[in-house]
Amino acid sequence: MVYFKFPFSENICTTDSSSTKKWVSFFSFDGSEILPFEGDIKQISQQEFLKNEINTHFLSFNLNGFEEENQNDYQEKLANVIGFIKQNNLSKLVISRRELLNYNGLKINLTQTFLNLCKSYPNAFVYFFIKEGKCWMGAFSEILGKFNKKNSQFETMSLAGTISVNDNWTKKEIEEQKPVTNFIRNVLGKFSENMEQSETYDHVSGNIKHLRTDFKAQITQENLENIISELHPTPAVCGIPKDLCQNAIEQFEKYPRKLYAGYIKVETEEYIQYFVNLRCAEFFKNAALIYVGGGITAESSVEKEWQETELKAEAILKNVAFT
Ligand SMILES: C=C(O[C@@H]1C=C(C(=O)O)C=C[C@H]1O)C(=O)O
Repeated sequence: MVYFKFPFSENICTTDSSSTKKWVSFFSFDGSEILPFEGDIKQISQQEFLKNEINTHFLSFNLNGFEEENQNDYQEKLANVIGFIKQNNLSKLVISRRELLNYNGLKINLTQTFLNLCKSYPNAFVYFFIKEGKCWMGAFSEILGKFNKKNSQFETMSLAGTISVNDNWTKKEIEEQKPVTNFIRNVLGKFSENMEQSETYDHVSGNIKHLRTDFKAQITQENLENIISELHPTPAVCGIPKDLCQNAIEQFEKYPRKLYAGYIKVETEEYIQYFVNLRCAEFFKNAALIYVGGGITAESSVEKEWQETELKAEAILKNVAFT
């Protein structure tokens, strides 16, 4: 089963298994896995959603033998990443880690956690699913693409650079967001002759903010899937050149990202939308893994990058409801 909420909406949606059409699918970061949910999208009331509490005791698998990277390990790794960035003259490389949430014998009320995320992030796409023993939940507002079926307008955004809501932007974040914007402009330019680009502005997400530039372009529907596969993974979650950066990510991270930094495709009557799967966690019977990362540049401070991942993990952690 899958539950989700669209940005700026309060309605909880699910899929109705009476149809075999697949309107909701999760794509892994490396493209090797697609998790489709069959059925038409339907709205359900909060009462109906809350009727059956779903908690982590219902899950099939325990997390065993997981060794969490501590601050020192992570910072050491990032120092090597910065060396690699300089050596290869990269504008940025996005590196992540997995933060462990041990339940210490308690259980998590997943239904309530989902509702807390919906309330904390009104502008986010929030989802929660259990399928084939896998359980993931996430809440973020980055769009890889939004296609309007009626007028063939395609929208996307360049979102990067992270600081606490009360801090001021520095050169590091401003420089870090530019390659994302340039990359998106180049890809869209191949498919559209009338593209609009907005000013760059602040995008607030709970306790942190990012730099954001919006794009709008007229495209043809036949090109939609090509555009998405050229865009994904954008330098907001990977780096450029794509292949070199994807390889470097595999070498440095040493674990598969699975659905983290992948995307979720949701098709409705009017739109086909693709949401970037960030600020997300994978839940097990005894513990959860929160996936968090950030764009590393030659100017990065390893300590600040660690703090950034702590802030991002906090976005999920403070919404977790134990029972
Ligand atoms: C990689 C993540 O977030 C992405 C990276 C950002 C950054 O490097 O500043 C900001 C927003 C997201 O596009 C994450 O949340 O794990």
